[in-house]
Amino acid sequence: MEVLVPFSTDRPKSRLSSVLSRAERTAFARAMCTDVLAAVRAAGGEPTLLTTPPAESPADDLDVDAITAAAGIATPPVIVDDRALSAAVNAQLVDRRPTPDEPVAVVMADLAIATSAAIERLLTADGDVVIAPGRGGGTNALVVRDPSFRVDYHGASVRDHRRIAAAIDADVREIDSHRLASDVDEPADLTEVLLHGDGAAAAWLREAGFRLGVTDGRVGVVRE
Ligand SMILES: Nc1nc2c(ncn2[C@@H]2O[C@H](COP(=O)(O)OP(=O)(O)OP(=O)(O)O)[C@@H](O)[C@H]2O)c(=O)[nH]1
Ligand SMILES: C[C@H](OP(=O)(O)O)C(=O)O
Repeated sequence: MEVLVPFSTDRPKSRLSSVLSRAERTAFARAMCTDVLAAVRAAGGEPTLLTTPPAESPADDLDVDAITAAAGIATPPVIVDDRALSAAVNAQLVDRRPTPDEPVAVVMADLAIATSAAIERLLTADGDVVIAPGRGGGTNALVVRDPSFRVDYHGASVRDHRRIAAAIDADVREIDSHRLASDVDEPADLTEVLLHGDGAAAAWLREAGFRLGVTDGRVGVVRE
């Protein structure tokens, strides 16, 4: 199954700017993307990177060769689209017209603890629309088997996607998965990566000096 992996080079992971510099956010975003591409391939999916145009500074670019070499996979197709996330994904859904025989999946590039087993559960679940909700209301991954379905990301997108699917009478399934629900948006999310990750993103954080720490009985991250 084709799996679109959206990746923005423009202001990567801005919500982590209180703990990571711009260059660090770029590097960490690439490490997470490496893990997602490796997990998608290992789950039998065929990733296509859906990215924004080259960044102003080459240092911020996608660097697809380095990412895929680190993931240990062949370079996937890369689609460049300067539109916002939903418009870029919807353009691909319009082009591909997904059906039960030729579904299209969308898996975000910031699912740093997604395993191949978790992605395989997503790709093999029945349903015209399969949703893996993110913590906090997002939609971390989708499988689309109905040509009329469109995405509407940001905000409580899981609720919007349920509504959009209901409006076209699509059969919706949801995947209850901690690993797919854990996208990395905010500093607190780094805890999950250090607790459960074993790929490039967790290694990058450790190399950058992040460690688990316990304050007032709660686990968080500290930087040495
Ligand atoms: N192609 C494309 N991908 C995007 C765009 N915006 C976000 N993404 C990707 O979509 C996924 C989810 O992004 P978000 O967590 O909403 O935003 P982000 O840009 O990663 O981070 P913030 O700046 O902190 O909001 C990530 O894999 C992003 O790289 C976009 O406009 N185009
Ligand atoms: C793309 C967006 O991601 P979030 O901002 O929830 O991480 C969403 O899932 O709607």
